[in-house]
Amino acid sequence: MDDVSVHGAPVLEETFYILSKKNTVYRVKLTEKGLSLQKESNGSTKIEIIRINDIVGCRCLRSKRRSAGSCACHPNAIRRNNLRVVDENSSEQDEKDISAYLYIYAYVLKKNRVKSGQKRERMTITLRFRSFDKYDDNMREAQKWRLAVKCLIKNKAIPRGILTSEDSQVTAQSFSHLEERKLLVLLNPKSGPGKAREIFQQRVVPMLAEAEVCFDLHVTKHANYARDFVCTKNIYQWRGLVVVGGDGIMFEVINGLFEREDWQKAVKELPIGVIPCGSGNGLAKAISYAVGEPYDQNPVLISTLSVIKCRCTPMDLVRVETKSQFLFSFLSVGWGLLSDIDIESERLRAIGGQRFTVWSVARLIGLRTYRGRLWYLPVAGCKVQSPQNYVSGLTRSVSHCAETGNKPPDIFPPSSYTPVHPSRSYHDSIDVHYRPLQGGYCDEDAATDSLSLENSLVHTLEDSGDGVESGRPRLDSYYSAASRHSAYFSTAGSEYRSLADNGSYMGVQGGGDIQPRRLNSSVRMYGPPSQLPALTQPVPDHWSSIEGDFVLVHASYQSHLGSDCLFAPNSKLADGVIWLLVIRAGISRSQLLQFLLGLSSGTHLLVPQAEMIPVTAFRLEPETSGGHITVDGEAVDYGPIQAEIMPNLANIMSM
Ligand SMILES: Nc1ncnc2c1ncn2[C@@H]1O[C@H](COP(=O)(O)OP(=O)(O)OP(=O)(O)O)[C@@H](O)[C@H]1O
Repeated sequence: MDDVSVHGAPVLEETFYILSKKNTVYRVKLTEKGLSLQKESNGSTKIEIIRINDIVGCRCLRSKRRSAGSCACHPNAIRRNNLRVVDENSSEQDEKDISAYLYIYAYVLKKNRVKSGQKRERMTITLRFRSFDKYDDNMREAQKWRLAVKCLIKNKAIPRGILTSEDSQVTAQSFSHLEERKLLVLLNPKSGPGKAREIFQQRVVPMLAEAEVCFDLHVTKHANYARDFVCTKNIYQWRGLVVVGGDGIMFEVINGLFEREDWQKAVKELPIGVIPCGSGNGLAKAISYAVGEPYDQNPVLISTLSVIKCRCTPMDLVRVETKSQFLFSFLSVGWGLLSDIDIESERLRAIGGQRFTVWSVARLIGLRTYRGRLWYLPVAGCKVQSPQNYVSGLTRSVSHCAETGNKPPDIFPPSSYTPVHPSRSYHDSIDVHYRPLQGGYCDEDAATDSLSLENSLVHTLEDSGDGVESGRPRLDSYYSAASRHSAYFSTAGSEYRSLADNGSYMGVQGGGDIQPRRLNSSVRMYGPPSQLPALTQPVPDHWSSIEGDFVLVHASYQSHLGSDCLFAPNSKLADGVIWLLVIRAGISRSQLLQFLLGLSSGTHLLVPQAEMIPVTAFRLEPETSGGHITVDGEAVDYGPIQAEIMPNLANIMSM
């Protein structure tokens, strides 16, 4: 929500009331850009805007019939002022209530009261349609709004005639052009501290339900399961791939796509999303950093919004070649200190992201250096300049590349709308309801637990006199992730393939089970051809080189290596640059400590010995044995390695 006005002619407009507040009128307008709530009360006017981009979905519901024994004195009585709603096709409808309820779900930017900056909060707007004396007529009005909102969210044309004619019916057919294929969700139950299942079930699924995003969930059974899955299945039955886990399973998915002969079609047609549940989560953070979303307050919420909005954004990949294989990397190639920390801290996986901090201290005490040679191809046209905004008061010069000026695609081109059709509604009512997502939960059962508190925060409505108790809107528990109706909650049409209680895999569709396999050099990879000489050939003469002892050589093509590691502050998702950081031997422990501490804010680049070089390709030849070389945090063969940027090769989901 913000102060900008909603431009353009309204698609729909309507007047609503809050029954408990006499002399208060809400004029609600839906336009191409958003929902405008104009509150008029005692001569003053206040406008709130909810951007279309912040709205994830909406639903039409009807009030639920009360159980026969419900009364104020009965222990199980439904509390007064507690509206219960059900799906319009439910057999539990309250026939006495002729109102139709439109629930609009949004995640709006709000000022963060605790820390500076912003955060996203869930907001539910409930519009109650009851100006007609028949439920069907009220529901028809609500459905018109629902259709218009959903078309605007998806940037699709609103079917002609629906809004212009009072007699026109919104039918299931009216929504047919909004139907989408499902998403494929690959969930690693062993990611990070092992909470991926719970996070998905409790925090992601309710948001997907609000957006009516259908998915097929597959829970991985072993390492390389996700890789084999995307490599062998007919993935075009889905419209995108969502990884619930860390950067390791994302690495598997990306490389699985390049094991396909039809890799070009796969990477073009299937955008990839990530819900961060690992210990590093560098990509999830980098995506939100690139689009300026407030990630840290609620990483899962922001990442789920990216999946729901599914704005296809190009991202560079890097083709990496070792002695025994070539592979595709989205995050980093490393040798030395940071790779040692990454690999050796694996044993502390259970403590999540803290493992990196703990192991950094250990490696700092037992500091190692490595001998080798580094060649690189600097980015053409890059000058040594003062760094951009990321560190205030920075005095040292750092090499960096001029911004490419890549402009994100405009996904909201103007579309055609039918003229506004003010309905005859008069006695409709509105409820605007914020719920801060502490911890990110948005299941309605959780809201029920804090019902009394919530009630005091929202408008308390009086009984409207038509047999409906109005008040804080609450979805029926069936819609909740924590519902007892199902162990796993799914949106309509979604399917789950998860580990059964006995540990067996409940594969249903999509072919047989996937057996574990060991990846080795015999794995056949496809992808764009390399422009570099083979590893066995000398590098071109015009490349630069450094030879000697190193503390680390670490390359990244994302801003963040982990959610708390701003490694390359100037990096963009698709800037065509590998950001190569070199620290040579000779740096003191205190400077190295300063470097490590600065990684969370990007101030590590203030350490004089940390040299950041923007390149398009590099080759590394270690001479010292016994270290680790990592690609996206995964250990690869220790030995010569080379990497080259492949601009815009993948598509990721962003807001
Ligand atoms: N069912 C499974 N059992 C064991 N390991 C698995 C399973 N599924 C995937 N894996 C492996 O787990 C590894 C780590 O997964 P993931 O990246 O999701 O978490 P993480 O390593 O904690 O996070 P990050 O990579 O962000 O640090 C991956 O390399 C993947 O091969």
